[in-house]
Amino acid sequence: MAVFTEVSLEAARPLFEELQLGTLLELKGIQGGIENTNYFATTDRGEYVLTLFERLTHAQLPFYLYLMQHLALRGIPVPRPAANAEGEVLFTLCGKPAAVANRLSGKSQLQPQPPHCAAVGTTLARMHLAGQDYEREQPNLRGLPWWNATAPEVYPHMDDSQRELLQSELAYQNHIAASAAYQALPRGPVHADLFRDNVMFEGETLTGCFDFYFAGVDTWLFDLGVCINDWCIDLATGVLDPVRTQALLDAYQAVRPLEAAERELLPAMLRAAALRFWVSRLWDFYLPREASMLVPHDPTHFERVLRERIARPLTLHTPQHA
Ligand SMILES: Nc1ncnc2c1ncn2[C@@H]1O[C@H](COP(=O)(O)OP(=O)(O)OP(=O)(O)O)[C@@H](O)[C@H]1O
Ligand SMILES: N[C@@H](CCO)C(=O)O
Repeated sequence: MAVFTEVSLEAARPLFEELQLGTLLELKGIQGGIENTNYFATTDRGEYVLTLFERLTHAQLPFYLYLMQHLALRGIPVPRPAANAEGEVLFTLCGKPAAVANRLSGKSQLQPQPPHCAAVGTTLARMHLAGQDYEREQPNLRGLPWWNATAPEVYPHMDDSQRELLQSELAYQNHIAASAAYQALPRGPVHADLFRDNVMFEGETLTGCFDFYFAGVDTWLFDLGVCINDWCIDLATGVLDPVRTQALLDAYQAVRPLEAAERELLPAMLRAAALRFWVSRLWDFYLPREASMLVPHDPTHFERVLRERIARPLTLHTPQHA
């Protein structure tokens, strides 16, 4: 279910008028997602998505919404929040922060093949470059400081071998973060959660990336690690599929070749990306927020992925054009 707040046509109509999107004809609740209330909205002008934010506040949302607008204006396939005459993209509906964006076509590809991974690599690199001149600042709120703060909360729920793994990986990542090579990594606004269920395809054509609500400023390499760890693995074992991995990396590098420091640190960032989701899933699983609507994902998946990345670090092939 993904309609936590019921919205009537009458309540939503003035917003669509203010946004000059035409007369609202239909609202249909979207049965997916666990964070927000989403509706497909049909007007006499087109198809849109109305989102009521159930977790994020008015103060937190501009970074995400204006980032989507910034990327869309630069040709990246992301939903573009509709603006009113004053350029505002964030509104209040039924007492909740709300926004309207264009509806992306296509559907998620949950069993990606090499061409899908290549499309993700291309779009990710284009997104990184397009975000370079985005002016709003917000760190990745699920980055190293959050892992350090959250780990002690989940230690009591873990067995000895899991706790040892988490402790030693955090020590490793703190050591990496302090290194000159890490400090030299290029960075900017990153999606930070571009999993299979956050991308739309029509056949092998990528039609859109959405769910920017974990975006923040971090290294581009971390974002690449997040994508590889989801798009290029065997989900049952966490093992990297070499063909899909190469397809994603080659396509990324055809747009933006990795720098020497990035090539050196990719194995470490694949570990960081696995750690990030292991910690957040442990936290969601063992310390559910009060009245949370969140159905926790399986934390052991990312424990497996992390152990696998440590046991078999990725070795990069020299790209043809390097
Ligand atoms: N702009 C869009 N165009 C087409 N479909 C969309 C769009 N935005 C959201 N959707 C659909 O709505 C569903 C839920 O959206 P989303 O994933 O953002 O939900 P959420 O509850 O905000 O987040 P989460 O994925 O973390 O649960 C998506 O799976 C997708 O099918
Ligand atoms: N992609 C995250 C969920 C938050 O969007 C996960 O798989 O843990």
